[in-house]
Amino acid sequence: MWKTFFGKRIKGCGYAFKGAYLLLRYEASIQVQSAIALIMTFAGFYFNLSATEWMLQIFAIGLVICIEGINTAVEEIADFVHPDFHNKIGFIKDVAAGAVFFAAITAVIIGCIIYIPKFQ
Ligand SMILES: Nc1ncnc2c1ncn2[C@@H]1O[C@H](COP(=O)(O)OP(=O)(O)OP(=O)(O)O)[C@@H](O)[C@H]1O
Repeated sequence: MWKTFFGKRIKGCGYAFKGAYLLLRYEASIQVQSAIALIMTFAGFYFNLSATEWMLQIFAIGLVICIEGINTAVEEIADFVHPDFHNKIGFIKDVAAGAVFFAAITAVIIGCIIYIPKFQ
């Protein structure tokens, strides 16, 4: 029973790694967010962020990439179940994009709180 339990969890991790790879390899929006994450990580080292600042920055980066990934999944489902134009599909995609917007705004605000004082 334990063997099956852990076997299934390990398999699940494999699928998750595959999903992360697919997002990074094929999704332009994830590639852009990852590039921004890399730049912000270099900036973090340059400005010698505190542990709290690093935690907030890593959290913001994770939040945006996570919601962006879910948005991609929603778009894929929408296109799969209804490839043609439909107001409801438009609404679903807009709402998913709105979630990314909230995450991005949160990340920008966190970035401003961390970095603006460093330029004063
Ligand atoms: N099938 C559809 N029916 C109605 N509206 C749609 C449909 N597909 C897309 N839209 C509208 O167009 C917007 C953008 O759609 P979508 O995110 O699929 O395009 P895109 O930005 O070109 O996507 P991609 O991330 O693949 O480049 C949606 O938020 C929605 O308003």
